[in-house]
Formats: sequence, structure tokens, C-alpha cells
Amino acid sequence: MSIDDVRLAMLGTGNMGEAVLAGALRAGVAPGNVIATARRAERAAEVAQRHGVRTTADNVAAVRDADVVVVAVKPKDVARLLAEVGDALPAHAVVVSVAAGLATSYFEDRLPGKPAVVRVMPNTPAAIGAGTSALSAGSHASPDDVALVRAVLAGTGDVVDVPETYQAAAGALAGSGPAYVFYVLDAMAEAGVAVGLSRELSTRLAVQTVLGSARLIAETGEHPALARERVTSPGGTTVEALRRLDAAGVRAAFVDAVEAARDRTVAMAAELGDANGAAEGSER
Ligand SMILES: NC(=O)C1=CN([C@@H]2O[C@H](COP(=O)(O)OP(=O)(O)OC[C@H]3O[C@@H](n4cnc5c(N)ncnc54)[C@H](OP(=O)(O)O)[C@@H]3O)[C@@H](O)[C@H]2O)C=CC1
Ligand SMILES: O=C(O)[C@@H]1CCC=N1
Repeated sequence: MSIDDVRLAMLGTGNMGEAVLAGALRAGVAPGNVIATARRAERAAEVAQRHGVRTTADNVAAVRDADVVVVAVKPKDVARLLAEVGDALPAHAVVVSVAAGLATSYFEDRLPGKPAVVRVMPNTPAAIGAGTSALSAGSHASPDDVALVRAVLAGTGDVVDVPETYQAAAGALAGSGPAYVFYVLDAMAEAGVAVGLSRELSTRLAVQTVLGSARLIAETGEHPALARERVTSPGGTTVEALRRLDAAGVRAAFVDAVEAARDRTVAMAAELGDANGAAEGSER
């Protein structure tokens, strides 16, 4: 199927749904072939105006002719949504879940027949084609189904296949990751203000420093620790700064933070009755 023929239903067009929608349109999905759902009329109007897609509050109508159905509501809202749309889902449709924690089997158990389910953990830079997504196929998803989902996600950024047991960890690192980077950016900008720069200049320097440093590693493939050493002159300024970060336990705090996000993913799945979700999350 050519990408401009793909009919896409985006169920729950909030922060992540809109970012994936933007990526799908960038990949070549035709706006006229997209129906995005939202509970509130003003949100539906905003999405329609920004992306030129059809919007509705009716999830059942949205899935009826869809080839790809993206479930982008909060994990706690997924079971009710599946019960609502299950009978209207075309047999050939591929269901893509971006819900943190919920296993593909959670969807397979709640939908009729043998639905093709693909679990994806994206992140919000998908909105500008700079995201990273971890993808795992469910037990009824064929290679063609996965290829279709990859084609739809092509405009969101990098997409990497992972075993489903890695999903909670991938989400804790990369799904939540933009928030960690924004936190660091905010702190760096504040630090620049503390040493006398205007907030505007400080933010500009901080943003470009993070962007450039990430690109340098991405383009050279150099290990971050080696790249850091090349900035750190003996007896110079950087070593003094890094000593403060080490003393404040910043590295250990990152490890704790990602572990906590991973554990919360597993706990959320257990709260929602997803035994498989609860069983995952660690490779140990
Ligand atoms: N935000 C992120 O960075 C990431 C989120 N995710 C996952 O994406 C999913 C969505 O998260 P996020 O976008 O942050 O949450 P949001 O609350 O921003 O988006 C969810 C949207 O779904 C709408 N909604 C809820 N129930 C229905 C329904 N029955 N029919 C139609 N629309 C409905 C909500 O409407 P209303 O506004 O009225 O509440 C809301 O707009 C979650 O499962 C999360 O785990 C995954 C990776 C990253
Ligand atoms: O905070 C959350 O639960 C979601 C999942 C990953 C990023 N945001």
C-alpha cells in the first residue's frame, strides 16, 4: 500500500498523539485520509486547524475505515476505548499503541479476533521529525503490518526495533527523556543567568550547546566520555565544574531517575491489570 493511500485513525490527540500525527503527515500520509479524535470540541478544532485533518469525538466512526489505528490516550483510558471500538475495527487494521506500560497482549486480549498490534514508545520531538521510537510487534502482527507502521512513523524520526521486554526501560530513558533534557536546559539557562548573562542569551547558548553536543556524538559516533575528556583541559575550567556535578551526585541521580521511571511503568501496568506489563521492565 502506498503511503498516500493509508487511512489513519488517531485516537486521543493529546501531546503525544499530535506529535505522532505530525510525523505521519510528514511521512506522506494524506491529511484527507486522517481522522483524529478528541474528547473536547476546542481541542478537536485546534488539531483540525493546525494539521488540516478531520476530527471527531466519535472513536467508532474514526476506526471504521482505518488501516492504521493509533491508540494515544492515557494508559488508564485504554481498556474503555478498546471496548468501545473493538467491534468496529476492520479485520485488516493494525493497532499501534503508544501507551506506556501496556503490553501488546493487553490489546490482543481486549480486541476481537486476532488483531495485529504494534507497541511503540515514541517521544515528543517526533513533532519535528527528531524523535526516537522503540517498536515491538505483537504476536499477530506480520512483517507487512510492521512495515506499514514504520512507513507511517517515518516522519517522526528514528525508529528502532526492540524486544517487548525492553519497552519499559526504553520508555524510561527515551519516552520520558525529553523531560530530563528540558530540565537540564532550564538549569543551564538559569546557571548562565547566575553568572551574569541575560536570560535570552543564556537560553540561546544553552540550547545550542545541547543541540551541538548531541549532534557531535551522533555524527562522530564517539563515546560521550571521550568527548567530555576533550573538553576538559588539565587544571582548566571544565574540570572544576565537573567536580561539582560529581559531588552533587548528578550521574547517580540520572540512573535513579531512569530506574524510577521504569519501575513506575511496571507499577502502572500492574495497577491496570496487565500481568505481562508487570512482568517486564528488567533484563536482570
Ligand atoms: N507525553 C509523552 O511525552 C509521551 C506519552 N506517551 C503515551 O501517550 C499516551 C498519551 O499521553 P499524552 O499525550 O501525554 O496525554 P494527553 O492527556 O496529552 O493526551 C491524551 C488525549 O486523549 C484524549 N482522550 C482521552 N480519552 C479519550 C477518548 N475516549 N476519546 C478521544 N480522546 C480521548 C484526552 O482528552 P482530554 O484532553 O479531554 O483529557 C487527551 O487529549 C499515554 O498513553 C502515554 O503513556 C508515550 C510516550 C511519550
Ligand atoms: O510520563 C508518562 O507517563 C509518559 C510516558 C512516557 C512519557 N510520558
